Amino acid sequence: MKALMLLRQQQNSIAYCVEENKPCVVGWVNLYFKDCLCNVRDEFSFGFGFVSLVCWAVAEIPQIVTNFRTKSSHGVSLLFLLGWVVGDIFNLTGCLLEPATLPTQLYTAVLYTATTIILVLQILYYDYFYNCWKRSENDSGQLEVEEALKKPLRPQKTTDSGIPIPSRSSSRPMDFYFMSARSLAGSSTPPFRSNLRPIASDPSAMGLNHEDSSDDDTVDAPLNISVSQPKPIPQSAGYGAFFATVSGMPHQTKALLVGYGGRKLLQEHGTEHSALGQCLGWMMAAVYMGGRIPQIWLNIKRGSVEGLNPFMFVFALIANVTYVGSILLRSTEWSKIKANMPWLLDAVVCVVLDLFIILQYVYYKYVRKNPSTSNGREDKGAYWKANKN
Ligand SMILES: NC(=[NH2+])NCCC[C@H](N)C(=O)O
Repeated sequence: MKALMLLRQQQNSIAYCVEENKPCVVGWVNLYFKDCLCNVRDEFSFGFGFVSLVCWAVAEIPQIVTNFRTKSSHGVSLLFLLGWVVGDIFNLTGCLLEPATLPTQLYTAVLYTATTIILVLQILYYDYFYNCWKRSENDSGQLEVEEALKKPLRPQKTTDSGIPIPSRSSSRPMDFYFMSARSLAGSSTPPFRSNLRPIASDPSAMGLNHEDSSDDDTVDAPLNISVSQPKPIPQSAGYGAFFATVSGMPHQTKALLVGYGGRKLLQEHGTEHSALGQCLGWMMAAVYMGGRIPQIWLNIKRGSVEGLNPFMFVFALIANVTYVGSILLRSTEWSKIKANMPWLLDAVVCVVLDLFIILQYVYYKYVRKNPSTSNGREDKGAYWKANKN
């Protein structure tokens, strides 16, 4: 299928140069990209396409690194990335079917589909496996903390002690706890692994189900401490409906996804061929353009851009601009532009939306400091660690 497609593209490209009565001047482009450049405009078009390809190749790496450092994916909307995956599938299929597609367009599509899948897998890993594992480790760590806190810190009674320490039986037990759970809760130092638990200002939030506290209770007002730990629901768990919708898509689009036999048939009916590519192109554009909304909404909802790497959007912006440039430079013939319309419109709209997300980033990060982060509701330390350098 791929060989066939490359052959088709080479034929298209060569046919165009033959039409113009010009040879392909850049041999390696012809060899590796199956593209025939026969004038300076073509060369610029290819150059832009190549920059777009490189930008897409690296665009998701900053976010992958941020997720890796924070061991979390809380800054990026999974729905947005799933939109990319679905759009990429339409895009790839559309590219294969649309004869006006440039070879760099196709390579770019293959490349970003691969990087997006890596990013989605990483998010699923952190949302499910890593955090589940951390939580179970946390539970045992919590037990250790509880045990440690149960042990009185009373120093061994020595004969030369200047200050007599009363024996346990003669004193209220709470006197022996140099640092009670309550004082820990009041401490500005985050408790051990506290970032993995719901934060509240009372001891129960730290998972300290301690008899030492009940010792306090014998003296002070009783504290009915509930230590049931609400397990945070992974971000991705909320997307079941989305998965359900997406999983229904192949049934609706099956007729559009043609194999070799279908292609042959389509090639005999040129307009039908293009119509299928166009149809997929428009579906792709709708999914890509709509995909930015969950990310924009997530930023607004959180009032923060923590965990989001802006470079992903900076690279996407450059990639989309150069992508448009590569198409427009190749040909301003209306038939070519019309054929590439879904890709062009999508790229232009995504540039606008990415610009908006970058502005959101600047606003939340530098203009309006997030109050929820200053009171420690978000894992600020980890985020800073992720963004230092
Ligand atoms: N997985 C990807 N990076 N896909 C590329 C998406 C391209 C599309 N124009 C957008 O910016 O949304």
